[in-house]
Amino acid sequence: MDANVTSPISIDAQQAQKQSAELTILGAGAWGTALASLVEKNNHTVCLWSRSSEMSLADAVQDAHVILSAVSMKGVPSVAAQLKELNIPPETIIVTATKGLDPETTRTPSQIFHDTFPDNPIVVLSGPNLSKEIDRGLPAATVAASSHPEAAEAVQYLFSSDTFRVYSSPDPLGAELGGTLKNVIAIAVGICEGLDLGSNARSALMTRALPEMIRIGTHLGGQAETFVGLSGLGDMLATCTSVLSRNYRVGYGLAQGKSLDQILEELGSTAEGVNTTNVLVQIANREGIPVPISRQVYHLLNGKITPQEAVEALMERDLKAEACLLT
Ligand SMILES: NC(=O)C1=CN([C@@H]2O[C@H](COP(=O)(O)OP(=O)(O)OC[C@H]3O[C@@H](n4cnc5c(N)ncnc54)[C@H](OP(=O)(O)O)[C@@H]3O)[C@@H](O)[C@H]2O)C=CC1
Ligand SMILES: O=C(CO)COP(=O)(O)O
Repeated sequence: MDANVTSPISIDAQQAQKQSAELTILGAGAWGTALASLVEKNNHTVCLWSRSSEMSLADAVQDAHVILSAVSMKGVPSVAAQLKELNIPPETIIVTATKGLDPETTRTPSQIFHDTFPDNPIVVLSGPNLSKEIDRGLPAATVAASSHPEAAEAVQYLFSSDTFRVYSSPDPLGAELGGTLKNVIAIAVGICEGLDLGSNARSALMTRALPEMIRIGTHLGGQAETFVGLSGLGDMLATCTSVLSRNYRVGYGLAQGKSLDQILEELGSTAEGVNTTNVLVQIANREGIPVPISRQVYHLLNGKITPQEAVEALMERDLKAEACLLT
């Protein structure tokens, strides 16, 4: 998507504002563009940049108090590296809105930004926020999470409006992992719906997915309670129940017998759950964490089993007590 075409503000306005941009958003895809509109409606100055912008990255960020990255996961390491060359002041708040895991390092975007900018406050913005609904001005809520409470609050105030309610949280990793791991579950539920397995199956799948998300999320450093909040359960419910979710549509298409390549081509935009599934299973194998649902999605995405075989494998697992959230 071309930032110069899709930006909610004109190129001239962007260029005029670049001297005084409060917020610079990197990535003019569906989410970066929706976030830019939210901030602009709040009468804040926003500069929307993408790698195809005429404006250089240096010009785009030169006066930003807040830099928000909304590029897809595959662009995060290079964007972080390019920013590092620009001597960003340590007081600049860096916000990440990407929901993914780096295949090279298995790290999250906030961990990559923290490694690259150890002195800057890093904030994760994550929640049940399907961009097409935000674009329509429908009410939504989200979470600004940071180990720097003032930075989380600054981002909370920047984005909050009468249609977008932002909660703060002290758990950036938990918020980020909730939004990331639920994409795998959205693929699983899309498969369930594509196979027309019914409401009971969908409910069982989503309910059992939550302890799976909590198990891996807490192992990686998130706090358990964060996964039952907006950025975890909330986002899982939104994406698993909406045809607007690209990850859900990946699963739905697989259940209809389409190839992954065909589905991704038809989508024409990012479905992070595909890469996340591969990285997640790599982490689970390395750390010995049981992830039965994600593992079946992994086998299916990699052409090892059929959707029906994935369902059978889940139903035929050893019987156990339901017990607590983490079993
Ligand atoms: N859409 C949504 O509803 C929501 C999305 N998200 C998350 O936000 C992220 C972006 O999603 P979304 O905007 O929907 O995806 P899109 O496919 O619409 O846009 C992806 C963006 O990432 C940029 N990008 C990709 N690779 C690179 C790279 N190597 N260097 C620089 N920029 C790059 C693209 O730039 P270019 O156009 O130049 O290719 C584009 O701006 C994802 O992690 C997604 O999970 C989070 C909440 C809601
Ligand atoms: O993360 C999202 C909503 O919160 C967007 O979901 P999809 O990437 O599946 O469209």
